[in-house]
Amino acid sequence: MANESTTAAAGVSALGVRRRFGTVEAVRGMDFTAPAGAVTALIGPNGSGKTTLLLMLASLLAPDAGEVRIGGLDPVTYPGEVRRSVGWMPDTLGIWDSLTATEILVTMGTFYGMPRPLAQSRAAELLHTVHLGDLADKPSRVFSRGQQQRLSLARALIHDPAVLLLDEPASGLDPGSRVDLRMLLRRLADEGKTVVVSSHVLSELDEMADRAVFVAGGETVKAQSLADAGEQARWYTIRALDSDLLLHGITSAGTPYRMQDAERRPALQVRLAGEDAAADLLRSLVGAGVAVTAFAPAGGALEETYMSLDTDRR
Ligand SMILES: Nc1ncnc2c1ncn2[C@@H]1O[C@H](COP(=O)(O)OP(=O)(O)OP(=O)(O)O)[C@@H](O)[C@H]1O
Repeated sequence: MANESTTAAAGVSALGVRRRFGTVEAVRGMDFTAPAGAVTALIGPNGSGKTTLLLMLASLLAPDAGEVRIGGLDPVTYPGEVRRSVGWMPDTLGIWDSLTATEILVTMGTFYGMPRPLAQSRAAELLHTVHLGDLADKPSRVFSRGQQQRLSLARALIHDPAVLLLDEPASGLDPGSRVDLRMLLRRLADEGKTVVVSSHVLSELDEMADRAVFVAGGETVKAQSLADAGEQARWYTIRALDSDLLLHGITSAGTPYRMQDAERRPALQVRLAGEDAAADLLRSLVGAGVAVTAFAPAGGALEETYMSLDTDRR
């Protein structure tokens, strides 16, 4: 991950942004930073203001108050430059369902000022990247939901933007396509691009993101690096061939525990301060002759943070 202080100007930021729709204050004083060279996850419950924030970062929606900077530029003062530097992937493909995949990408490329031959070669390259080469000449209305998502991703990338904003990019994707998406976003971040991803699938973000910003009720509630999230205290699930022996081993180690609810196979959960504590406990259980069959964090690091924030659903 790139150094945040040197890359902040190249990334995106929002300071104290607000946006109201009638009586609903969708975003109320949000602060958000996504440095270049990293994947930043935007996490929050339904209705917490993620899409509204992303639309403001994409300069498709003006904030009522506060400031947005894209690569150091104010979208209000430099709308053209900012639009050209941002790739936006909404959660639905939306428009142009009678055009073919290639036509959509080439049209979009020319909107961004790309010469047609360049847009055509870039379109072919991107359709190959998102595994839609075989459907290049089919109208997008025949595409499945997952295929539309992949086309939407290609569309966001057509002009090789420095900043990529993706709203729920993995929804509708099959497991193989999710892995492809993760690897692609990782590569783009490693090339120095700013990548912001909103998603509810926290396990996926655990694998893909360098840092996470948690929002609730239109406000930022926490920002955390994945390294810090991995270090925090969390629940581990433990199983053994002999559950009584496991319970004895846990109580003799003095570790607080809980029984996992109504499971097909009995398991204990223990709360441990970090990976060192986990390694110590596993060593002591095995040393005491407990035949441990499973020993792993009960949930992902981001899920642990999310649940601890006790955010409201609206
Ligand atoms: N165009 C609009 N008109 C009226 N209310 C809106 C509009 N857009 C968003 N809202 C409201 O603003 C709040 C935030 O919506 P937003 O779509 O930003 O949330 P979100 O975090 O992206 O939610 P989800 O996880 O469900 O996609 C919600 O209460 C929503 O109903």
